[in-house]
Order: sequence, then structure tokens, then C-alpha cells
Amino acid sequence: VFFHNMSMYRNTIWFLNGIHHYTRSAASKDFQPQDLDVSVVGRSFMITGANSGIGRAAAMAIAKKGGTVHMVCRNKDKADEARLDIVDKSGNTEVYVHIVDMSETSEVWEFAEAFKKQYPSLNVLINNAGCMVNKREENSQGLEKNFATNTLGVYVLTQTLIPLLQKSRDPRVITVSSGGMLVQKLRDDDLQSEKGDFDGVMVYAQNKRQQVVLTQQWAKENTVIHFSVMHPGWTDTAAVSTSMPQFHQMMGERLRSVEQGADTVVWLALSRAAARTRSGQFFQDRQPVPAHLPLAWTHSSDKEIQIQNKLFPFPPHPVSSSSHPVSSLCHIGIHFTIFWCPR
Ligand SMILES: NC(=O)c1ccc[n+]([C@@H]2O[C@H](COP(=O)([O-])OP(=O)(O)OC[C@H]3O[C@@H](n4cnc5c(N)ncnc54)[C@H](O)[C@@H]3O)[C@@H](O)[C@H]2O)c1
Repeated sequence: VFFHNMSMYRNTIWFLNGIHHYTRSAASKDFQPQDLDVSVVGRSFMITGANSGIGRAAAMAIAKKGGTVHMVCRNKDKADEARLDIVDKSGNTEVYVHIVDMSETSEVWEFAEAFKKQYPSLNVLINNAGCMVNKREENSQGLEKNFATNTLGVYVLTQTLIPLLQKSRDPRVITVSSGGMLVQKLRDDDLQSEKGDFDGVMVYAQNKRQQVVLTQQWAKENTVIHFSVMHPGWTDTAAVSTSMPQFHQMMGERLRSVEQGADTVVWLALSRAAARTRSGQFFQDRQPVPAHLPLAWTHSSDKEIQIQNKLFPFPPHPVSSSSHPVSSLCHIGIHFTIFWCPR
């Protein structure tokens, strides 16, 4: 009864909070316009899921400020179309497409390793690609799709690129999480969602909580890179209309535009003010905000976070580039071996 009531409490308070803070009318209130008055010519930005929604709006805004943009996308046609549009509207030709399926763990790792060899620096990584798959599906390595994309993909890409980011100037990592994570306490006992009924909304929210904890851990371990994680607000994108059609219809005009949704991503990526904030925080509308709802019992004890450390060891053991990627990945950690190796 306690857990049922707590879940109702979390969901209700979260929705009321959302109506107040996550809608179109709540966006862009007291921003300092000069914060984005910067030129980032010569700085490079990698954005996953950059061909649509929030990622595309962020890529456009960054290209307009002169940055080199690496779009990491799954679908070549959609990526090429978005690239042409960005080049056309920004007048910036330093926009590159990389085709990667972020749900395929070994593909992500291979891409990141190759990128590291090809490019001398990367200033900002924006982990934006995400999904809410409502039926349980697995990637080719037998890993649940939401977890593989939202948590493991983000983990593997970031962790592999950390050495490159570290040697670049003013390096930053921004992860697009979701306010939906506020209803979830970190869990690590069922990362593959094999127990009980499968609820895509809750699995997604759990993955988004995992991103917040990962960011906090990264910030503790690495003081050279500035890490942040954020909520874009409720934004009118393909992800929302396909994965949450009823919510999309109910919210209608109250949903934010993609530019509003991308605003905090762009601010975190470009502004000097963002770099001055403490690393590891959760942002909403250019402000660090609590990563927990009041009285919602979603805090984890240090002991529980240590369990997370075992799942995501920092830093990972060195991997040999000569061996097969999947078996190399298996060396990364004890628990990873269980979840990661093909079954
Ligand atoms: N729209 C909202 O209200 C909202 C709210 C909270 C969080 N978010 C988060 O914002 C991020 C962007 O989503 P959006 O709302 O712009 O939706 P979107 O559907 O427009 O964009 C999602 C992007 O991620 C890409 N992507 C998904 N799975 C991928 C994979 N396996 N490999 C490569 N790319 C993949 C998609 O192709 C797409 O480009 C997501 O992480 C989402 O969870 C959105």
C-alpha cells in the first residue's frame, strides 16, 4: 500500500509541477539574452539524434554560432536532409553526419573509438538521442532497447570520448534527460526489465534517472570536464506524438516549440555562464533545480550509489582495440559482463 500510494503521490505532484513549469508559457522567462551572444567558431560539438526535434534545433542554433557540428544519427536520408537544411539556414558548412544506431552498444563503441582516432579534439558532447519503446524489444546483443539507447548508449559514448574531451578546451558533456525521472528512484536490480509487467513509460523514466546519477558520478570523478543533465520541458516532437499520443493530444498548444525545448541545451553548450555553474547538476530553463521531488523518497543512499558504481565503473578498464569489440566491452566491468555480453 505504501509503494502504491507513494507512486500515486509522485505521479500527481510531478504532473502538477509539470503543468506549472514544463509548458510553453513557462519557458524562456528571465533569460539573459547576452548569454548566447557568443561565437564558437573552431569549437566542435557532437549531438546525437540531431536530425529531429530538440537535437535538430540545438544543432541549428550551434551551427548559427559558427560551431563545427557532428550529427550522430541512425537514418542516413533523414540526417542528410537535416544537414542540408542546417547548412542552408546557418551558412555554416562545418556540419558532418555520422551514422550510428545508439541502441547497438558495440556500434556506439566502435564509432567513438574511430572518432577519437580521426579528430584531434571535441569540445562538447550532447547526449540527446532517446527513445520510449512501449513493448519490450532487444538489440542485437540481447539488451533491452530503452536501456541500451538511453543509458548504455550514453554511457559508452561518453566514457569512450572522455579522453578526447579532456584534452580539448573548455570541455562539456550535456545529457538530455527528462523531468519524468523525478517519479523514479534509482534501481539497479532489473536493468533489462525482465521482472513483472513491462511499462515503457516507467522504464524510460528509470533510464532518465540513471542518466542523472551517471552525470553526478562523472562530475565527481572528472573535474576537467563540465557535466550537466537537463529537462527540456514538454516539447512538441515526434517522440512525444508517437510514444505518448494521448498526452500529446491532451497538451496540444501547451507543448513547447523545439526551439524552447532546446534552449537550455544550447545555453549549457555555448554560454560562459553555464561553465561557471557547479558540474554534475540537473537543469531546467537555464537553472539548476533539485533532482528530487519533495518528500518523494527517490534519494539513494551512498551504499545504493556504490552499487551503481559497480554497474558503471569509473574509469572503465582499458580496452584493447585489437580484440573483437563485443568481447572487449565485456572486460569493462563485472556487472557489465552479465548485462552486456551476448547471451
Ligand atoms: N519532447 C519532450 O517533451 C521531451 C521531454 C523530456 C525529455 N525529452 C528527451 O529529449 C530527447 C530528444 O527527443 P525529442 O523530444 O526531440 O524527440 P525526437 O523524436 O524528435 O528526437 C529523438 C531523436 O533521437 C534519435 N534516436 C532515437 N533512437 C535512436 C537510436 N537508436 N540511434 C540513433 N538515434 C536515435 C531519433 O532518431 C531522433 O532524432 C530525448 O532524449 C527525449 O527523451 C523530450
